[in-house]
Amino acid sequence: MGKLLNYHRFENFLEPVLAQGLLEYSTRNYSNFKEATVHKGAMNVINKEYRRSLVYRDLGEFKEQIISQITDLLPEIFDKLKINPFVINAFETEIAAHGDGAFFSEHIDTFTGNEDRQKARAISVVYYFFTEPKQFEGGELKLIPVEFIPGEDEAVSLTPLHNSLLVFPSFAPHEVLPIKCPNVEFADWRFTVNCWIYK
Ligand SMILES: O=C(O)CCC(=O)C(=O)O
Ligand SMILES: [Fe+2]
Repeated sequence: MGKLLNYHRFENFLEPVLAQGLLEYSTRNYSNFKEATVHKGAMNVINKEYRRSLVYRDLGEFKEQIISQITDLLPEIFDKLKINPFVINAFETEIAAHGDGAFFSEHIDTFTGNEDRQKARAISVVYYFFTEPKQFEGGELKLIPVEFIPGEDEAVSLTPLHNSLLVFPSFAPHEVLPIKCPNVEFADWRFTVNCWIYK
């Protein structure tokens, strides 16, 4: 038991036509998606016991738009997370696709190795988008209380909402619960843009 760190969800993040465009862009790029990796020491490795999903690191024309909209929201993000505003060092982005049987076990997003102390992920931003009506079950983002702050908080499981943006501190433990969507097309998977704000 411990304390659940602040998180916040922004709904209707992109103009609907952009959300649709991003879904079409992602679907079109199916063959460019690769097995997601996890950090092991200073290396990135595929570990299907730990994380199962596909990732494509090129957001194409959507990258600039999404980063600019997140930048506009920064004052509100700092405020909702109760984080002292800092100067942004970088944004990192990728598209992730979760199909049947995909998941991501409990982890934190900060690099725990000390390979690059100059750069640190501070805020995790997850933009959810998918075909409606939703064709998958599960895939909730479970946020887990941190044990180093005393408290009696319970974990929360957040159901993905199309066209919403979830923000939380990158050191908050979290996991993606297993997705169920047997026999659905790639276009009907659970898609996200993962964005990390570096300080
Ligand atoms: O897909 C999600 O809801 C979160 C993904 C995540 O935790 C990550 O990519 O580090
Ligand atoms: Fe994560």
